[in-house]
Amino acid sequence: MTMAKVLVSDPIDQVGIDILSQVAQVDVKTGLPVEELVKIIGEYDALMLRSGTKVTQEVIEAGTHLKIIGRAGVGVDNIDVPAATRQGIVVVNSPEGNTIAAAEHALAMMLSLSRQIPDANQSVKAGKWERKRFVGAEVYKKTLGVVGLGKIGAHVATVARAMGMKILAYDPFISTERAEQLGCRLVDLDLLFREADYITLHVPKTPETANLINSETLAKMKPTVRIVNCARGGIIDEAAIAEAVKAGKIAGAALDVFANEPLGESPLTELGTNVVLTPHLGASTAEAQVNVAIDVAEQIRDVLLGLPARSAVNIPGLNPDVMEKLRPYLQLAETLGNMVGQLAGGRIEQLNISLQGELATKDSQPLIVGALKGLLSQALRERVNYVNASIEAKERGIRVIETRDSSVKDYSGGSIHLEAQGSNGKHSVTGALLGDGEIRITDLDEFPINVPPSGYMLFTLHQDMPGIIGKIGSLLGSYNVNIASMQVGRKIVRGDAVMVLSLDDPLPEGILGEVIKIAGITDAYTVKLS
Ligand SMILES: NC(=O)C1=CN([C@@H]2O[C@H](COP(=O)(O)OP(=O)(O)OC[C@H]3O[C@@H](n4cnc5c(N)ncnc54)[C@H](O)[C@@H]3O)[C@@H](O)[C@H]2O)C=CC1
Ligand SMILES: O=C(O)C(=O)COP(=O)(O)O
Repeated sequence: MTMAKVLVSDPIDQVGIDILSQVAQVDVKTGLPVEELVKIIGEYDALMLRSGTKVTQEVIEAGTHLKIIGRAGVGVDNIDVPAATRQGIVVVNSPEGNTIAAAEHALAMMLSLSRQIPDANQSVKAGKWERKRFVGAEVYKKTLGVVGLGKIGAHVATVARAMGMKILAYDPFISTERAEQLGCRLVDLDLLFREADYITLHVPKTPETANLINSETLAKMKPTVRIVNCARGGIIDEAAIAEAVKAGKIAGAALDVFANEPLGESPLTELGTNVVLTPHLGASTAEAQVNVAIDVAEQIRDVLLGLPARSAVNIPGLNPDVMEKLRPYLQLAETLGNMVGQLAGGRIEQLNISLQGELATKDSQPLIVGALKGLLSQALRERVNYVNASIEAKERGIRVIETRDSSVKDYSGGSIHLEAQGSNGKHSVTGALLGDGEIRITDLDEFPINVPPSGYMLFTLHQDMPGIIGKIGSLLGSYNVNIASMQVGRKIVRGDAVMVLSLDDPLPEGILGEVIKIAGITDAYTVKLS
């Protein structure tokens, strides 16, 4: 087996490289222009980066062997995640590895700005002693407005409260209870803008947060307000904030992140002591860099070994804990999806998934993804995986209807019933796990059966009458197809019935047509599971 190859395209702590080297050949090539990256990415199974690399759609399309993109940090806005998802590439990050570093940088920026430390430092180093020039402001008893009360915002709020600040927070996705726990008052953005003496941003850059601070919102603020942004460039309109500082409409700004990085020419660099700028240093502590490198390198290693990643941003709900608990049921859902996809045939319009018994009380999302992965595996083969199954199904116009019935108690762990409408009509299959975790197909097209799935299966729909089993047996025998097991499911004697045959060999071309010609057989289907 050839060794996997990982490209590291931004500076990463050595501890991460060492972890990757356990399973892969690691090439560290930082500062590559996009064209260069596009040229070489096809050779790699994994890409590890920070905010310096732009992973555009073009890069992803050229990354034909990529299985995983690992962001050694939080923000994935430099990665075209939808393009990666479509291509079945897992994108992972380190959601907590640099929380403290970023929070402490925001606090440092707030205090630096208040006490003009960067300029005072420069002045002393220039041989001056300007005590009157650098008179600052205290944060004690001032109001801090925290926009985004997630991991970083929460730590900033906690420390700021210990410094005697009053905290207002705006975050539409955080409960009042959580805000109260952190000693923050949840308010609307307008009130936060009007009342805060300091504003610190801790939101991702999204269409809702882009240009959140602009000339209009700046006009609502106190002239004494100081604004800190250690979240993402583009959340602040840089020209507008430079203008507001220059005109004395606000007291100052401390910015770590910019719409375009490196910053280059900007009106911000021309401003004086009330503007503090750092070159995206929020995550740059020794501790954070070790944390994120270990966190992401371990995930890349795991995915290259075929294991799940713990912080995938594009496989919601499928972390290793969930995977571990659900693994046998994921396999069941996938097998049933694969079977029903082949039975229904071709263009599937709708998949009904019913979770029965114990499973009706569980998170259904992973099982739905598993069923869709199985359903699409005939069409997409190894191209479909847990990352892109939902999006591929959606793009093919497959509607998914989910129902739950906890009253079905046939199997202790519960069962999964799938029904699909395709070019062969409507077909259904139900399955469960036995005590030892083995899969059993328990129902086919509403006929009760009890068979394990096997590599090659033949299903017939027929009239329950003497002679049919013998005829099928001799037909298959004449083609040298060995029958491993056979079972008939029927609701009433001599009524409609199904026959399930597990075969040791694939059915040769054309034999299905002959099966259907046998008197009493109304339909026949093959299913291949491998
Ligand atoms: N400067 C740097 O080097 C670093 C920057 N960051 C950035 O800091 C930001 C925050 O990171 P975390 O706290 O780890 O993320 P998080 O996901 O824990 O918190 C983000 C919070 O923003 C909230 N939010 C989302 N949309 C919002 C909206 N429209 N209005 C108000 N709140 C909204 C969410 O509910 C969530 O609570 C991210 O943009 C991340 O990329 C993170 C680490 C280092
Ligand atoms: O983690 C984040 O979101 C950051 O912004 C840190 O960026 P970096 O890894 O220092 O390039």
